[in-house]
Amino acid sequence: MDVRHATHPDEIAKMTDEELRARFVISDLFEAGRLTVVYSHEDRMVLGGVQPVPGTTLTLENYPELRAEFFCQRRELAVTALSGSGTVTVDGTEYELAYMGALYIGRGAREITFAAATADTRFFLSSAVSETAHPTTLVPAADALTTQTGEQEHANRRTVRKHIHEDGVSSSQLVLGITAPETGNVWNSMPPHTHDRRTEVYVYFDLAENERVFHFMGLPGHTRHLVLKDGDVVISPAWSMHFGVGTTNYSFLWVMAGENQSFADMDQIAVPQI
Ligand SMILES: O=C(O)C(=O)C[C@H](O)C(=O)CO
Repeated sequence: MDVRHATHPDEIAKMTDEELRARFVISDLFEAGRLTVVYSHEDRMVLGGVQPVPGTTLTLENYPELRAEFFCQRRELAVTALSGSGTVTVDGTEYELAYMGALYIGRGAREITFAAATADTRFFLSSAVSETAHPTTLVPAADALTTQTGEQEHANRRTVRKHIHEDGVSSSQLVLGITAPETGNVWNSMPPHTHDRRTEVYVYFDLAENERVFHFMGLPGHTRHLVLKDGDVVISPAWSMHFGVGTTNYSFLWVMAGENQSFADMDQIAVPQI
């Protein structure tokens, strides 16, 4: 299991571009026939990619770094379909997971397997430490809490879908959703914000091969940028701004863990302060 250590904000000004990517970007999470996970010390999130080959299954293993009897012994897990569709089986119960849907799996689940219905199926895994066993619950895309935000004149009109959140599916720490700028809109999370109480992870997807997202991180007045492609994951420590602009529109999954689960708990940063 690849382990990413936590970062002090002073460190990023001195990092080379390669060091910045090695610390914050996960670029190789999706590979046909593989389940790959990364452990981040930022709020102890585990992030993973699963790309089963149709007709086969992949199983979530226990990893020695967790010092647990099984993966979800002390953890909750969200599985989200970024493309395609398939089946997630949790202790013998099958859940059909389709594009942009999420499955919340509570602490205590022992056997978790993945199967794809189509060759393009990619499931993203996000996990946080959990003190309580919340019920395993499927949230199809149509059941997510959906709102529109942004303005065309700022090229940031976008649909925000919340799958796991304070007023919906209950969890210990995870808050998760998917945001998609509309056609002709390219900015996300504008104006930017921080939330020193939660780490946030973005996964960019629905991005054609020759398109890119320029993702910004850092403290106000000290931004760095990362050029990301389809399927790339970026970890934002709690102190970091996290916003991006695409060469076209795209979708991104966002998932948070930390001190609270309040989506509205954000410290807004005015554009001139960036
Ligand atoms: O485009 C947006 O705005 C978002 O989707 C914001 C993210 O959900 C976020 O950063 C929440 O803290």
